[in-house]
Amino acid sequence: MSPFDPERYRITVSACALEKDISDFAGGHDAEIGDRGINLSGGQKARISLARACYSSAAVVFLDDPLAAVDVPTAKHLIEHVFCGILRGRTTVLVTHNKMALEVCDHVYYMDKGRLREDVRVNRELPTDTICTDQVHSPVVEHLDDTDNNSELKGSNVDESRTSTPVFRKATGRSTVEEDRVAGNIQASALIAYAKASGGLFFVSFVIFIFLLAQAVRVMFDYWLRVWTDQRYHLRQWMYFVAFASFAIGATLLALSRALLYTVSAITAAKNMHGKMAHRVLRSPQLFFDQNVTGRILNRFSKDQALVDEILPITAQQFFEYMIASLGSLIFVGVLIPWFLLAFPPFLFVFFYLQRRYVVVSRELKRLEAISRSPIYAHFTQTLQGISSVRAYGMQSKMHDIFLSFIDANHRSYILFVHMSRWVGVRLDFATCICVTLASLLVVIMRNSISVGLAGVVIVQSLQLTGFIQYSVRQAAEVENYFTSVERINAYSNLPTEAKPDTSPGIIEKDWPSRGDIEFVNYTMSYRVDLPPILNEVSFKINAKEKIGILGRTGVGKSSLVAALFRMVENEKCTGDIIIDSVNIKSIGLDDLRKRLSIIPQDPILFQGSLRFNLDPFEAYSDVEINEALERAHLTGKIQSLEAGLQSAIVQNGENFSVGQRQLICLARSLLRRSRIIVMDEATAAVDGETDAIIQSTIRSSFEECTMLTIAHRIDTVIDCDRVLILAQGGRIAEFDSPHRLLSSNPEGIFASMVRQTGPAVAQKLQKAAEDAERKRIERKNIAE
Ligand SMILES: Nc1ncnc2c1ncn2[C@@H]1O[C@H](COP(=O)(O)OP(=O)(O)OP(=O)(O)O)[C@@H](O)[C@H]1O
Repeated sequence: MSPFDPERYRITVSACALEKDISDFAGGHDAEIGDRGINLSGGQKARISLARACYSSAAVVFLDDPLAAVDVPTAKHLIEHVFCGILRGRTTVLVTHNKMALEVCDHVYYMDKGRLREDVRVNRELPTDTICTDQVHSPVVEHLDDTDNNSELKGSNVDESRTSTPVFRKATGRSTVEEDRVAGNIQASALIAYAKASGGLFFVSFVIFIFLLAQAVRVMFDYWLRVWTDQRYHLRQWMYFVAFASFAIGATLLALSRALLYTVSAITAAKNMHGKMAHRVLRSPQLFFDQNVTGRILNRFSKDQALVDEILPITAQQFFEYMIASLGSLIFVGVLIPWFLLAFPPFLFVFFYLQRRYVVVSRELKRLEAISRSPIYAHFTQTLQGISSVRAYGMQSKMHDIFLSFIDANHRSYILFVHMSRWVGVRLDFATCICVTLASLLVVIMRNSISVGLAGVVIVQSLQLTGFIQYSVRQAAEVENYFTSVERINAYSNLPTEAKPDTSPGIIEKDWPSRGDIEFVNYTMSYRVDLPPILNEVSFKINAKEKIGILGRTGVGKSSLVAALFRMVENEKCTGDIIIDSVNIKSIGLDDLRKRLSIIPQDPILFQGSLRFNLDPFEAYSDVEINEALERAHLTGKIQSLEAGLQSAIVQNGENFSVGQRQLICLARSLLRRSRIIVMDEATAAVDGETDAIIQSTIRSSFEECTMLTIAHRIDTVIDCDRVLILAQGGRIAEFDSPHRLLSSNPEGIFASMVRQTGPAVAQKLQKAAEDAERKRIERKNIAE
């Protein structure tokens, strides 16, 4: 791999219009972008991927629609500085729906039903509304910052303050936090939580009692055999037999009950702990996922949970059994040869001393081992998710090396843990040997004063007892080690949650929101309390049934506005109110709020399962209704081509469908739900312009009675909206009016300039469309009045 080249990096960042974004990130160039770029906007993700391709020295570059997620001015910047600039001289294959980009291509191929139509020059054969004109090499786009001027490829002067070699700041801009780690003794709270999860303190005490009782009966069984053999109580034979049989049956039944109760309590504990952890994690606020990578969460749900499911109960059971067996053995020996017990306290002391020395270190090593396991899971998951990029950039060996370094880090604590086990094992064995040797010596010394039988019992018991005690001491230490997993699960079971899911009675009607008007009142939002606000004292009102287009430069906060509507981010720096149908959404339970709004997100999410399950997970609609929704989302052709139709399998993340198709499936899902408020976050960004136009008209008619918020980068997607809201840098609303009024009364405004930048032909079409839409709106209003 070639070494880092600061100059090449600077040029790439500038060409991909990332300087402004990076300067806004808390850690600048060192900012953590989070798991799968969770802290980035869609456009930022797209441009960072593009920058990666540009920075690489590959002679051939394949780009899969990098312009879909960016606004018009940014797209123009990328075309000018990336395709006509930094990538000039390299073979570039660009897949795009953006016709502006085609102007700068040497060859244009049109894909139709899986076939490549031969080179079609843009102006001749492509559908008519192409906007690739003389604008591609137009002067600087005014809404981009001054980075537009600094294309080194044009040889222009470079603004030093902006484009100097990036300074990498260490330890700043971290969005993830260190994994929580406790030190010292196992927390009492974890012990109590485990006991409670096992069925409650009373149940646990009862199980322990059964353990003791089973052992007592077992001891009595052994004792009675001896009594019977000696005929100690001068009873009749059948009485000895009945008592013996009772002890045998009692011991068997109690052993069975003990096993059953223990298994039930262990399974209940594992199930309850998992359930509580899953519940808390699922209800955790967005911040938790920003601060914790998926691998870390997976680690608790897999390895820690597996230890609590299987290893801990088995180890604890062995500990209980051996401890109680030691106790029983001690009592047995105490009754037979009381003086033998005198030899034990020093050995017990040695055993426990060694155990305490061992456990202090082994417990911490176990905690370290658990924490160092998380990066392995995280790296593995991320590598699999980005496997195509890893392969495309030939990063397999680098990723493999990183993986091995995480394994090494994990094994450092693991190997020490194994060494510690050997350390304590050798010493315990040694102590046991001394104990047995001393007992045997004692027997030899006292050979004239004790019977042969008793001598045998002393040797056998000393062997057995020391074995039991040694094993129970070791298992006690292991139980404590494994309890670190209980501690970790318990920590996740007590995570802070989002606001409550249900609404108090009487706050909203059953059909809320029945009108669909929305009002933001001085609303300010920050993703974290240590970050600057993304939305700044935003106030605006949307009337019921209005169709609102939301525009703004990539990364300006459009999706954040939607996140606010769904109460996805809430902290002390989120202030102000959002009112829907006269109800402040703060007073509504989150489940109620989110269930009643619909969103077609920027990253269309599909789940593994059938297509039908993805459209109708609660099986609330008939096949006819589903097919109708699919038809309106223009998916019928695709579904008909699938052998299994609605039952066709969708693989993880919906990867067997294109991004555009996934967006359309999400659209069909919303069409089925018929919510009063619908949000479309660049919902059709990945489909071609013609399909988008058809879908938009379908949406307009299907959602006529709904309030719709449409975030889009294509102006033609929102040109017939009732009003467009322009978000500007700093989280402010720059413009908010009907497209026609914005174009006619504010020709120097941002919206008008965005329209202008699409080129004269398209701008004219857009102006006409805005005018037509305005006229129809007035006509509709007049008819209504
Ligand atoms: N979870 C997060 N934590 C911290 N910052 C975030 C988080 N999500 C987004 N941001 C930041 O908030 C800003 C606004 O992001 P948002 O997704 O709202 O932008 P957008 O206008 O929708 O952009 P795009 O058009 O590219 O999708 C961006 O600078 C982004 O880096």
